[in-house]
Amino acid sequence: MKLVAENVSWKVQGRTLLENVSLSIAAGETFGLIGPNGSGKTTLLRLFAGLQKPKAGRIRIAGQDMARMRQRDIARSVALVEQQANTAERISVHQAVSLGRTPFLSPFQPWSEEDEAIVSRALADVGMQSMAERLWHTLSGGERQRAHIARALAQEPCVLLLDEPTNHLDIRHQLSILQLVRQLPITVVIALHDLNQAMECDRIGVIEDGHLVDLGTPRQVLTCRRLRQTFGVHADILEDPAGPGQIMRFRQAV
Ligand SMILES: Nc1ncnc2c1ncn2[C@@H]1O[C@H](COP(=O)(O)OP(=O)(O)OP(=O)(O)O)[C@@H](O)[C@H]1O
Repeated sequence: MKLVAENVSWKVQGRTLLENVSLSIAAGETFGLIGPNGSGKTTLLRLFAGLQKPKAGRIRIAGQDMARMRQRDIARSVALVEQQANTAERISVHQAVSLGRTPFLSPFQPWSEEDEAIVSRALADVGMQSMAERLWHTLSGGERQRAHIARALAQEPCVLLLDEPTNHLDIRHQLSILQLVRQLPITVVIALHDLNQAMECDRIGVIEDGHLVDLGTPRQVLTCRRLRQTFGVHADILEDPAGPGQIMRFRQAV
């Protein structure tokens, strides 16, 4: 599903956190959002998830104005994995992931074998089948993060929004989650701090102080000039000897 922000602004307590952001993300695209701490990435993801309504402008999903959609219909299309999501402590991993099916259940459509199969597949996708019966409070930070991603996958969304999904993960799970996400035939928007990981996205948007200041392919956007301007670092950009990509190494700008 195509996801569009049209001149979107968001303010809180008189402070503008996003201003006039316009962005069109194609169906099936993996789109990276990068920017310094506090620049507005999470705020934009929450607007895309319909958790907050823009103070000005519009978010459209598959052409529909999100402000006019019912919350349940949004939840059937869009899944968000937040940075610090809370989950009731006393539930099992399986129960937590099953919550992803909630938007599809009703008295006329109770829990079915198909729901069970979707939950099992989501657990398998993040390598957590063997932990399905573990209680939430016994999980490590990275295991919780993988379970949150499984809950989002169980929603079978058309748009998946991920806020720094790899920040608690060991390197093997970072790579497997990113590979999984890239292979999904859905629209993915992913806020990332690791710029080498951002290189793997189809396109990248740079948010700086609530403004979208750059947009393009990783090669177009991740230039020495941009990295100095936005992050205040010096970057060495090297051709990857193992493939067609590039590798970045950073130093403090003097
Ligand atoms: N409810 C709120 N009230 C006041 N300020 C807020 C609120 N929510 C966010 N902010 C502020 O808005 C700015 C943008 O926050 P946001 O979480 O979108 O940044 P971010 O780019 O995701 O940052 P990070 O990389 O640190 O996760 C920050 O300065 C933050 O402190």
